[in-house]
Amino acid sequence: MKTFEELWTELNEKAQTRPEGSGTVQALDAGVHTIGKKLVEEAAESWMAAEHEGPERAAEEISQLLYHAQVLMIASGIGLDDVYAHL
Ligand SMILES: N=c1c2ncn([C@@H]3O[C@H](COP(=O)(O)OP(=O)(O)OP(=O)(O)O)[C@@H](O)[C@H]3O)c2ncn1[C@@H]1O[C@H](COP(=O)(O)O)[C@@H](O)[C@H]1O
Repeated sequence: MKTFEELWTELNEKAQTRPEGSGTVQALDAGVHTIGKKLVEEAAESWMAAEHEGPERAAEEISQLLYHAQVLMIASGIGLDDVYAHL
């Protein structure tokens, strides 16, 4: 198990060190358009899971939504504080 902030630290490290086999590096190389499409897909899957599949499946989809949101932030040069400033 990891927290939102721990995942953020891990993904930024991956973006810096670019280890072989990292899906995050692959997504960053694909670019904002591709990452954005994935984010929307995960948002839809989160919605469907919450409405039809129960809280456990919804939590799983929402974790993927948060992952792709973080990847989009990194690809766009947005930091946590930039987002937190709007909460
Ligand atoms: N938490 C996640 C995470 N959540 C979602 N995903 C990606 O999102 C995809 C979810 O896709 P779906 O379930 O919708 O299935 P899919 O559409 O068949 O998947 P794809 O064909 O699109 O890959 C997964 O295949 C992963 O590519 C994640 N990829 C990585 N992480 C974590 O990020 C960290 C870094 O990962 P790497 O960069 O791969 O080392 C690790 O701690 C991972 O656990």
